[in-house]
Amino acid sequence: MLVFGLTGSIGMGKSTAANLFRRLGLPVHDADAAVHKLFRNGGAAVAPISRRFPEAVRAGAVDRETLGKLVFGDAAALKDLEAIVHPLVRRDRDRFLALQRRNRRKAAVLDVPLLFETGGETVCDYVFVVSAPAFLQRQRVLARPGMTESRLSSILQKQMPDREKRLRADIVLPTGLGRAFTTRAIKKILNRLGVRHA
Ligand SMILES: CC(C)(COP(=O)(O)OP(=O)(O)OC[C@H]1O[C@@H](n2cnc3c(N)ncnc32)[C@H](O)[C@@H]1O)[C@@H](O)C(=O)NCCC(=O)NCCS
Ligand SMILES: Nc1ncnc2c1ncn2[C@@H]1O[C@H](COP(=O)(O)OP(=O)(O)OP(=O)(O)O)[C@@H](O)[C@H]1O
Repeated sequence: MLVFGLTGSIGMGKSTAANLFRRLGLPVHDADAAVHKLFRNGGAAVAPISRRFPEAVRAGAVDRETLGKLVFGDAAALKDLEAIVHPLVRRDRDRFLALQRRNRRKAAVLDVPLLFETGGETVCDYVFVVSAPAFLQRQRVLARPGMTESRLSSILQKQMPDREKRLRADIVLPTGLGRAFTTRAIKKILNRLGVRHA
């Protein structure tokens, strides 16, 4: 089975590309959704987080806003949080991959915002990086409710630059030329790799 990694900076079109892969019939694992599940009532991250960050757990679930305030701006605290969350996300991902292998899938997609930062590319055969010109990225992100110039620049400062992601990519997926173009680019690669799709 081929494992595809899918990543990209904020607003570059990662979620859109993940949906295009889904529409083509490929199974997609969403790392962000996995974290949300881990933080919910009964989620596997709740107990270890309540030990390290007691004030961030309320009514049996992790309060993301409180946790964010505790870890963003405190490198040691963020490291502690990652040491709790990342192994649990990897476990969820590995279960997903095992299931797809059992189902004799030819390919599966891992949608991971921090793919390079967490070393996730090592389990991927090919890494796709979604990318668009910086002005489009800005336009897209600033159109979101509650987003400001200063929030955007602080997020961009924390992320690996788009240029570096593109340098590490096996395949750069353009998302600035319309959805139809991105779909065509994905289909072309899948066809070359012999992965049948819808
Ligand atoms: C601290 C948390 C609870 C804040 O949640 P919240 O919903 O308020 O913000 P959100 O998750 O949307 O993140 C806000 C911004 O910070 C960035 N960010 C999130 N985690 C990290 C991290 N570990 N390192 C660098 N940037 C990060 C995101 O990419 C995003 O741009 C959450 O981000 C978290 O649990 N992070 C640690 C786990 C992690 O590494 N997740 C990334 C996917 S595996
Ligand atoms: N392939 C594409 N073609 C045309 N427009 C696109 C494409 N991908 C994304 N967009 C536009 O960019 C916006 C942001 O895309 P999306 O939500 O997929 O980004 P993202 O990378 O998942 O963002 P984040 O990392 O912030 O969650 C979308 O609302 C859409 O309007």
